Amino acid sequence: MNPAHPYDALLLVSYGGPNGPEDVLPFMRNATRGKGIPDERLLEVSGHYARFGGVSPINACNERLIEALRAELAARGAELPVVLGNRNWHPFISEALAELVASGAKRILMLPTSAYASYSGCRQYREDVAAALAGLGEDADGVTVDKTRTFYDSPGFLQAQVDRIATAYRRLEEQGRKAEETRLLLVTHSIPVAMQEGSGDPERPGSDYIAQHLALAEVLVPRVEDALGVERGIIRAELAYCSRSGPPQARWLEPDVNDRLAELKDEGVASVCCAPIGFVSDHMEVVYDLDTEAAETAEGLGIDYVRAGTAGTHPALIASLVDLVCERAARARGEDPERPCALESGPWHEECGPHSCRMIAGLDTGIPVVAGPAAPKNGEPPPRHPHRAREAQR
Ligand SMILES: CC1=C(CCC(=O)O)c2cc3nc(cc4[nH]c(cc5[nH]c(cc1n2)c(C)c5CCC(=O)O)c(CCC(=O)O)c4C)C(CCC(=O)O)=C3C
Ligand SMILES: [Fe+2]
Repeated sequence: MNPAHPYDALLLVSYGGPNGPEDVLPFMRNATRGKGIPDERLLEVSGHYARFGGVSPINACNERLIEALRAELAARGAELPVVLGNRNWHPFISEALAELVASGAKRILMLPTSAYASYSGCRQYREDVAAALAGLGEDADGVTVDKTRTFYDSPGFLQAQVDRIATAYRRLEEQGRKAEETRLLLVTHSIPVAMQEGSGDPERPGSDYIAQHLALAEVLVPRVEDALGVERGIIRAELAYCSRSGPPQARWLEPDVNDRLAELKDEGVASVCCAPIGFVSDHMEVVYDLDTEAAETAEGLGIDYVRAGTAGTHPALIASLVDLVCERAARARGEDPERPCALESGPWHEECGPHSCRMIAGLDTGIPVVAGPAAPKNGEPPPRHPHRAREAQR
């Protein structure tokens, strides 16, 4: 039996990035269009890409991810093509869908490369796909697109983080830095506070973006301690954010990783492990914001700094992602499959609710989506998640 039945294709949806210097400006225009991002920030981030020859690492990362997914799907007897569609650069989601539809695909499953559920990592992809289908007109008649369950809570994502962080701690130990003196900064992408308050499912308390990270951290840190063979409770960990964008007057999640490094220095911390748990692979945020900028900040402060690897194509992650594909397929067949989850919060919901992962808390835009019901524009206002700044320290 084909465990991916009834799906005809798996569409990996991702952010996209430039493949050369001439792509940088048009990519940045796509990424910032309608987002109120000042030109200054656009130029600054363009400069980050320029330092890497105008080539984003994300495209090669996604190619490796697709290869690994194809191999694991084939090993399980799942017969379906895997294609990439990006929000902001070629191959665009619209291009990938046009190709799939032309080849006769009717039931498509999408898998976002974002581990956590917020507007940027969840609903916006559902809107992108709906817009792309609309753009195909009659050709897309009878085509449906479903979505896999969010994967930050999967056993494989957790396992990958544990392995990468334990490896980083061992590197610091070789430099004479003990686990108990090394602060663990769990770094994720900052988002606007209004996006945080609208993230996850507002009908489900504790499902917001910050809470998702905290739920992972709660299970992750003891597992790292076990992996290192140190006493439980000695690793101090906290959330920090990178890649703040938007106009200066907008509120975004804090503390920024660089600001936090300076504070830690004042607190007498001399050794830090940065673990980019918010990024599935070595995106520009990782190779620039952490490996370049935060590493320089740490050096200037005289802090020993190690960056843990990203999950990338860790076999445990690949296994969990394919589990999620097969789980969604089983549900589409009307079965009631197991729903593996590594966290105490329990597995993420199957289908997004009408108000889930809004761009701005309290605002239903009425923009069409796939893979779940759309709330009408300015429907009734469901509750907001709190913005629990800096609660993440332990
Ligand atoms: C939560 C989140 C993830 C993590 C989840 C996931 O992994 O998907 C993520 C990933 C990514 N973000 C990326 C790049 C950019 N993000 C930007 C801007 C923004 N990101 C936001 C959020 C997120 N972004 C937000 C709220 C904005 C403001 C504008 C808007 O609301 O959209 C901008 C504009 C310039 C700037 O202001 O920085 C760029 C260029 C790349 C590609 C990197 C590469 O090339 O390797 C990746 C993977
Ligand atoms: Fe981003």
